[in-house]
Amino acid sequence: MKMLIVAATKPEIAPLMMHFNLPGGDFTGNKEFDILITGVGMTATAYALGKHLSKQYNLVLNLGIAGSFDRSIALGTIVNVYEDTFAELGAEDHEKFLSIEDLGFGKSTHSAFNNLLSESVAKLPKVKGITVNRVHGCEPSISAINTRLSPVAESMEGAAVLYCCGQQDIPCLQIRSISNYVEPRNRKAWKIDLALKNLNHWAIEFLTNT
Ligand SMILES: O=C(O)c1cccc(C(=O)CC[C@H]2O[C@@H](n3cnc4c(=O)[nH]cnc43)[C@H](O)[C@@H]2O)c1
Repeated sequence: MKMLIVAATKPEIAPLMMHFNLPGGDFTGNKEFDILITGVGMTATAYALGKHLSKQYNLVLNLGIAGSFDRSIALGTIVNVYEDTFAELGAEDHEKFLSIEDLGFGKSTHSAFNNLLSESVAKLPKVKGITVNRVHGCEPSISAINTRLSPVAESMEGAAVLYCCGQQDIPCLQIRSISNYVEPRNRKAWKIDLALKNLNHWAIEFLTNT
């Protein structure tokens, strides 16, 4: 049995790949784990997982950076996103938003599930996430999503990974490093280097001891 590590972009896990001396390419790995680089967004993620996800994996580990709605979480903090919602999936009904639950078409929130007894996972803050096609970057939409879902983390892939794993009944975990706050767009304030350093440090430790 093997682990599948899923990341949207290569830079997000490049230090990990270097540490374990892995060859390049979007689907690579060693005896213990494979690595899948999906591309950014839910569609690219679902497509890549559709090609590569199988029962040979006993755990899928989604790694990446994320935005935080919660300013009490310091940039660079690693979080365990235990539940993730496709935030835009639904319909507008004038000023109201109807989720796919409201429309009767299924569910928009998906959970990570696993039976890992890992200290490096247990020590991480557990947070709720949302997954979006359009990164929030203006006050009215941030305020509306806060009122509707009170999310903590935001990514562009997380719920797609949890959904695919749920469909195949494969244990999964979404671990993200906070690179920025969700706020009116302010790219200069993003701490991507810090977030990547901490994420890869955590992941190398986890993979070495699991
Ligand atoms: O320049 C931008 O506006 C920009 C927007 C989103 C992501 C990026 C990236 O460089 C990394 C891609 C990766 O990052 C995740 N991410 C990071 N912060 C956020 C966020 O605040 N909201 C949603 N996604 C975020 C995302 O999962 C992407 O795959 C640059």
